[in-house]
Amino acid sequence: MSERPRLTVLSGPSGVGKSTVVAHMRKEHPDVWLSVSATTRKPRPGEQHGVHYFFVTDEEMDKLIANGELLEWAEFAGNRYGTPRAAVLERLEKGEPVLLEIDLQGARQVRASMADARLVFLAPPSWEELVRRLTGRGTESPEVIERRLEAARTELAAEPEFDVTLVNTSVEDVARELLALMDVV
Ligand SMILES: Nc1nc2c(ncn2[C@@H]2O[C@H](COP(=O)(O)OP(=O)(O)O)[C@@H](O)[C@H]2O)c(=O)[nH]1
Ligand SMILES: Nc1ncnc2c1ncn2[C@@H]1O[C@H](COP(=O)(O)OP(=O)(O)O)[C@@H](O)[C@H]1O
Repeated sequence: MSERPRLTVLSGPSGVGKSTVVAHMRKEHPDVWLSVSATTRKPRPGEQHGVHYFFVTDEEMDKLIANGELLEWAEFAGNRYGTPRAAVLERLEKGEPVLLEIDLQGARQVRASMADARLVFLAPPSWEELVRRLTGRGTESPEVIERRLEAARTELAAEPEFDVTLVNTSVEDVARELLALMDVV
């Protein structure tokens, strides 16, 4: 166990498997706390307000930003996403590990404001497999998939900025490695 739990940031291109890995981790360790982001994106079928995201209007997002309530925020593929600051700081003050699942721009902001944060990059086994996963998920239109793949090229190129890279070949292996990085096991 390290002296002070660090903030862990998990980033990686859309469709690489971030949500799947986090869900697997939390099934085994329900105590692992994941920050719930605010987003202007519309919910996908099955997504619940306050569980997967806080789904907010553009006006509500404007207010969160103006009031300094977000630790970081970014526009990704036409929607805005941000991490509520208070909940994260509360957990860290209590000495509990904190996990953020955010995009590259958000990861860079966290790096700038919290020097001891650990940045983890989740990489696909190959470009073809990333396309397959993003398309296979079936939650986005072809236009949105195209936009996300465009963002993915930029994100993949930024991998060297991260402290650790995990390749998502096996969800179980990546979840175990992430838990170990967070000192949970
Ligand atoms: N900067 C930032 N990015 C976020 C936040 N929440 C989610 N994201 C990222 O926004 C991107 C799109 O998320 P989403 O629409 O849920 O699609 P998915 O990750 O492909 O399932 C992903 O890269 C997320 O990691 C946040 O609070 N801040
Ligand atoms: N290791 C893996 N092997 C095969 N398919 C995977 C793996 N990890 C995730 N997937 C699949 O890839 C798709 C995208 O995963 P998801 O967790 O939604 O990605 P992200 O949250 O990074 O956008 C989903 O259909 C998921 O079931």
